[in-house]
Amino acid sequence: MLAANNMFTLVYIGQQDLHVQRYIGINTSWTELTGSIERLEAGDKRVIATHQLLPEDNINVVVRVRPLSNREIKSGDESGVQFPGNGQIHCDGIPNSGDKKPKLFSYNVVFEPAASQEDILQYSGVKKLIEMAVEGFSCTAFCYGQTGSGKTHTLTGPPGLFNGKNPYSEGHGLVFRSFVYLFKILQERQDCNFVLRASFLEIYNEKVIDLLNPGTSRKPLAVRWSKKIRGFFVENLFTVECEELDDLLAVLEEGMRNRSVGSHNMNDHSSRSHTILTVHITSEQQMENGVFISKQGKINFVDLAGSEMTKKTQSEGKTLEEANNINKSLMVLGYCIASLSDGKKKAGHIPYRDSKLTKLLADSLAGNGVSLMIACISPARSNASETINTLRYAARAKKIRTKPIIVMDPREALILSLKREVGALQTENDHLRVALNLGGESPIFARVEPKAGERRPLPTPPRVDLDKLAELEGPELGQLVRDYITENEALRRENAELYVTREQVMRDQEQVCRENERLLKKLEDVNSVCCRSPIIPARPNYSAELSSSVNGDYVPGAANVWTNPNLDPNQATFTTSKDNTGGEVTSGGSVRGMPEKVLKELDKRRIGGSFNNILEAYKDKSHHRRNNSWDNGNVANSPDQTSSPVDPSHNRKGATLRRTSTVPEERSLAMSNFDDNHPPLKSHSLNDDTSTPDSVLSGPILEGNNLAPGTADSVAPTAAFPVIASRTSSPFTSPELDDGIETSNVSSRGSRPRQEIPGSAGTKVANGLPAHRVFGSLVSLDGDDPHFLSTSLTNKH
Ligand SMILES: Nc1ncnc2c1ncn2[C@@H]1O[C@H](COP(=O)(O)OP(=O)(O)OP(=O)(O)O)[C@@H](O)[C@H]1O
Repeated sequence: MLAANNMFTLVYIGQQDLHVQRYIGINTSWTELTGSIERLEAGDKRVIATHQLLPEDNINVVVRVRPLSNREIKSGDESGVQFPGNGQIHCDGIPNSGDKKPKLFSYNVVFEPAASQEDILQYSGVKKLIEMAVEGFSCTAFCYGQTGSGKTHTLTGPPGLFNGKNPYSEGHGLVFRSFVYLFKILQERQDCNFVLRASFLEIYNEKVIDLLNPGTSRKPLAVRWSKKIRGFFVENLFTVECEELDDLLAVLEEGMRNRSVGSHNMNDHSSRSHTILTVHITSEQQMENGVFISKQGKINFVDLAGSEMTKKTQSEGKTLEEANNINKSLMVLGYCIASLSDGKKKAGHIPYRDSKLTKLLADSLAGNGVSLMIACISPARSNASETINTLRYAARAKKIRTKPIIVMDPREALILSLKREVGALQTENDHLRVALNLGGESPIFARVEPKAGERRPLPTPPRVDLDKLAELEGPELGQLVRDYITENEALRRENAELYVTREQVMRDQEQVCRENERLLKKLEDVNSVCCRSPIIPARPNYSAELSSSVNGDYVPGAANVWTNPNLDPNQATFTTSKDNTGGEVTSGGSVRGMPEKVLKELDKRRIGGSFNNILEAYKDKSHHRRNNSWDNGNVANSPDQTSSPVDPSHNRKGATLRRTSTVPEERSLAMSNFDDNHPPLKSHSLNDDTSTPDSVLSGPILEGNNLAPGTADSVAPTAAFPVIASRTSSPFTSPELDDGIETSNVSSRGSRPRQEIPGSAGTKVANGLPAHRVFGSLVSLDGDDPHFLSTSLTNKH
């Protein structure tokens, strides 16, 4: 048989003993988790309670139905409630009224009249509440119901219990049993230090009376709003520190002795006030990082005075005044519950301030607390109206959701959260610094990131021995908090600055990328012309590039010396030409007046050097033809020359290098890299039958160092340009070579794809330097080249 301890524990009750099993039912449906609690009594099994598991985050509502009282039995009253099971209760209609329709309600647990005081402790969920209070939550268990329905009996036991000699009577209610359970838990928790303090008050005729220190005049205490805790509190309420269970029990006993009790027609020992017994549980635990954390949980036991039909109770005078105040405050509580349970009204005004009771229960009802409502009802038909009202009240309360939080010392919580935040900010800032430093030698990055010595020092709070944190006085603790706040603010500022810097760097990069795109497009246009033209510049005009790149203007008329592209590279003659600036350009040599490094770079990027020549060829083909000197006239006369520049039927394996390198070392370097990864490319030969100008032109353009100045590919790759591997077909590569060539995007912002030799990025080529193949070029990424490239780009802008 199945029983429940709230939502967390299922209990299988055998004939004699209980076997408790933890509920971990993620895969178990709710319907499976309903059942009944039965007990063997006098040879018969009796159902004590039925239950169903409801969502955890709502107020947990259980119903306790007391047995018919002697008075009711004597008057011939009968039970008007039935228990269909699964936490349901069926209530007959109200006799002698228009509402005779029976009602069915569902709750977490319904305790039938046979349930004992211990059953309420075990299965109502109060144990979980106590555990949560120990963990630092604000918890509340409150009993609600009409007068004489058994609220006080459920919470504290039958009248006169505390006058008896047996302190451990069977009749003890939930409070007593909860205290015993609480001390059991505390004894098991060796990792924490606990301090318990208890207070006990009553709200009698809208006045708060301290039940532990009522004084002879029973002077009422003020209920005030605290900004600090953002809640109401009772000013000057007496709290007693309780080191032992007996201290807590003494508080209970003392409060019960002092509370207002009256007598009326329905209850000889009727509570004439609402009482709130609170146990504050302060725990102190050492965390992993050495910091001591103190949490302040509490558990309230609220015994509400019963709603009364004064006609029935025949209250008069003082009792009538009490009844009116009780009903009034219960009505406000009812409004609050109704508003809180209504999703639409919840965001609106909740009338907590309309009664002292709701002010003090505000947190338990809808704040950050965890609550358990025990609705007490009488089974008598004569009480059907009140019973249905109570059940409706409870059904509404069931819909209320709270947001439980652990209450911590605000200063310690602040220190802890600031420490966490400082750590997170420091990590983030370090990360940003590292990210920005990646381009440390680039002028862009150099501009945004101050050098190590220039970094602003951050104010650091003094080191504190965490073990002694608890011993710190208020002002010292305050100072520590201020120090952390200052550091935190400084880190935030630095963080914001770094973000601004990063944004700036990203903008710059974007600009560079856009410019690269533009130049690349231009290069593509030129190359497409070049593909259709038999005119291949054998020797680049560096000065044209130079003048173009320096002044941004193209200077036409430069002397172009052309050679047969099919010429064996070994036979390629070194030619000398005059550049636009009059500098003499010799293959492998230098232009007078140009720095060696620049020339070396230009030499590598021959297509860039020939850029303007090709452009010129595009503009005026005949002009170029006039300036070309072909070694092989047959080639020039090839019929294919004027037809389609790309022959799809051309055997590309046979189609070798489209342009010859005039720098043997470079060529061999390029080839050596290809040889590692691809089928060897055949050297072109003038005697090769398949070699026509067109066939040469339709071959891969990979060998010609076709790097345009200022293209995206000429920028040294940095971590700021994530390389995303992709296989993009390029007009500059033959299919065979595509197989072995990885195409990478230069940046995630949609820049041109860059072709790389497999393994070139981050790997070493023969000369030990990492290499990137860029549009058929090998760009050595040694220490100087990237800087030269990026600098020239930056200077352009
Ligand atoms: N479950 C129960 N088993 C046996 N007796 C009960 C039970 N519940 C209540 N009683 C008895 O019924 C009587 C009324 O109970 P109690 O005083 O607790 O009601 P109450 O709801 O607190 O009323 P009031 O609101 O007037 O204070 C008491 O004598 C109590 O012992």
